[in-house]
Amino acid sequence: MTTVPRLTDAERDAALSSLPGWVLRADGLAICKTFRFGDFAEAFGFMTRIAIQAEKADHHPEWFNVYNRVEITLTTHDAGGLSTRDVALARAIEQAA
Ligand SMILES: C[C@H](O)[C@H](O)[C@H]1CNC2=NC(N)=NC(=O)C2=N1
Repeated sequence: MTTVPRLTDAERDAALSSLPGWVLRADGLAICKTFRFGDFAEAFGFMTRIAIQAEKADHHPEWFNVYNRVEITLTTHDAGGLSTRDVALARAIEQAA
């Protein structure tokens, strides 16, 4: 059941143009960005700040962490692609970085 509408291509492109470093995944269904920090503690602190906001919003990132690197993918499972929830979370992540 789809409870969240997917972004149109125009909405997606407009959102991406205002999110530096975020790129569309090859299948067009997600946006991605890799963040690098000074060490693991900084990377994990960043992830912790995001986790609190993600839980409050009930919208969660897919991510992969090695030492100081955090690779993040955002997509809306309930929509089968990108929604305004991914854009909102990407903006919150930028604030947390
Ligand atoms: C039941 C719960 O509200 C849903 O599964 C939420 C949880 N977090 C989620 N996170 C993401 N990224 N996409 C979703 O569709 C989603 N759905």
